[in-house]
Amino acid sequence: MPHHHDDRRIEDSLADLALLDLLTAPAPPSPADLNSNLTANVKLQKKHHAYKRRDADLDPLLLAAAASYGHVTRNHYAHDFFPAVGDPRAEGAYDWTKWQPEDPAARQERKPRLKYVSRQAPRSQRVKQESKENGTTGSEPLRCADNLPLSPPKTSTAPTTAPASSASSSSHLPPSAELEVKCMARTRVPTPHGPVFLHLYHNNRDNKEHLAIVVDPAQLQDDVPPLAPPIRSRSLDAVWSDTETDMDRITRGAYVGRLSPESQKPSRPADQRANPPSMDTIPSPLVRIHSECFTGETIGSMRCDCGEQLDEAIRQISRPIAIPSPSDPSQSITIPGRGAVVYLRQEGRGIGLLSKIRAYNLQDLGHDTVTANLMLGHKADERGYAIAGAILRDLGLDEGVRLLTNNPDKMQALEQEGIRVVERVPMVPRSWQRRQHREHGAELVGVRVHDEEDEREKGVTMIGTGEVYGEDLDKYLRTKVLRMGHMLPLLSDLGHGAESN
Ligand SMILES: Nc1nc2c(ncn2[C@@H]2O[C@H](COP(=O)(O)OP(=O)(O)OP(=O)(O)O)[C@@H](O)[C@H]2O)c(=O)[nH]1
Repeated sequence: MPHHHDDRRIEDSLADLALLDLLTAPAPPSPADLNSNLTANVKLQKKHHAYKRRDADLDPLLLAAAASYGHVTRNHYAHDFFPAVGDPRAEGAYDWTKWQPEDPAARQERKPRLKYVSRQAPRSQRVKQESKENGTTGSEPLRCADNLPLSPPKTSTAPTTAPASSASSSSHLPPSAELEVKCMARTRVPTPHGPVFLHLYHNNRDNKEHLAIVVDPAQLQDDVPPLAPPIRSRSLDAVWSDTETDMDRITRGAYVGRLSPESQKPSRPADQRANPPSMDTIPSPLVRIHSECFTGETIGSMRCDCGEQLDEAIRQISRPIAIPSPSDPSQSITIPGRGAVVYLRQEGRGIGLLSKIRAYNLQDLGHDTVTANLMLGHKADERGYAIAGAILRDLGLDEGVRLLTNNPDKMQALEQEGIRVVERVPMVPRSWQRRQHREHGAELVGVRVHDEEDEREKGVTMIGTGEVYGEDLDKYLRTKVLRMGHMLPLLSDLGHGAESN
């Protein structure tokens, strides 16, 4: 190669370096720089002011593209890729932490159908989630026309809206989109544990029908004055319109006492203010915030204990309460149980039934509930409790509740919503209680050992069994404790060997 040609290449690369220097320098090139230092090549560009300063020395998009193989486009940027659904031979195909690179020779032999999947949720879900967080509703909210206006102006006696300080998603809402809940109807439902009042709520945040199962049978005893204030919905008892008739009120459940052809007494908003304050000796109402689980509650799935928990919650809330007699404190009397289950329509910890079913299949490949959610592009738990807080306020249950849960997130979320949690009551799976009792002859602290005979008599879950159990369930429960921080002592920690998987 001729000598003069080599000189030319060196000159070219120096010019390139100078140009690169200028483009990545902290300040844009000055005309003086351009005139004094640059070759004709750069001077030409100066004429057009064609180059802009780059803010980052290393462009993450380019790096992501360079570091990958296979196709990575701008649309793939920000995805957190991991191998590899559809690559059955990859070790730990569904769990990137266990993934081992495959021998390149073996890779040559076959064509994997899909090399990478992203942890990022599909766009439709992200848009929905963002709009939820920003207070703009992805799905059409209930409008006033569909949902009779909350007629009483917002006063301290009708606290159906979130307080200004409420946390999480509601704090992002503009004032006009303040969270509101409204009890649309209530009715008495007899259950194996006693009568409950089922309340159906609408809200302006999502278009789901969240429920409250209120246990307060004292309200049915017209003749006995209650010792504690009845648990009633303020939005239900409010007068909804000037033209509302007594029959309208009765039909939507705004009545007192027990309905019968002979007894129909519509409630009045003022009825609540006449209520006696609760006696000091009466424990705060027992409350559970429960998330919908079709599989556990309706078809008796033993992959989780949701059906059993719902039943156990209603059972515990319905148990009569012993208190010192007001006339003779050395004697005790019993009053009917009081409390509520707020039943939130957040199936599968908020990911929905379709994703939960898909997650179950990933779990059958060996992943736990948390990893399975992440692999599908979801968070481990996508639930929110702002609506639960608003429902509890509407029921007058914000001044002190005993909360039935092992989930620290629920405790924290409710307190952020302004609900005073005076005590946490643990939810110990019935099969664990029984095994612990049989093997150690002792009750877990604070937990009554489940009485099988008693439950069988009542029928409990829809499949007529007293408890759920099995390998799937133990794995599910262990994951809650070990990965989600649930406050539940593992049986293995208590000296039981069977759960050490
Ligand atoms: N994504 C996912 N959700 C599940 C799975 N198993 C149960 N769930 C859902 O988990 C939720 C159960 O939540 P809760 O009953 O409120 O109980 P928790 O948050 O576990 O906490 P506790 O109050 O201690 O019972 C329901 O929505 C179920 O559908 C699973 O394997 N994957």
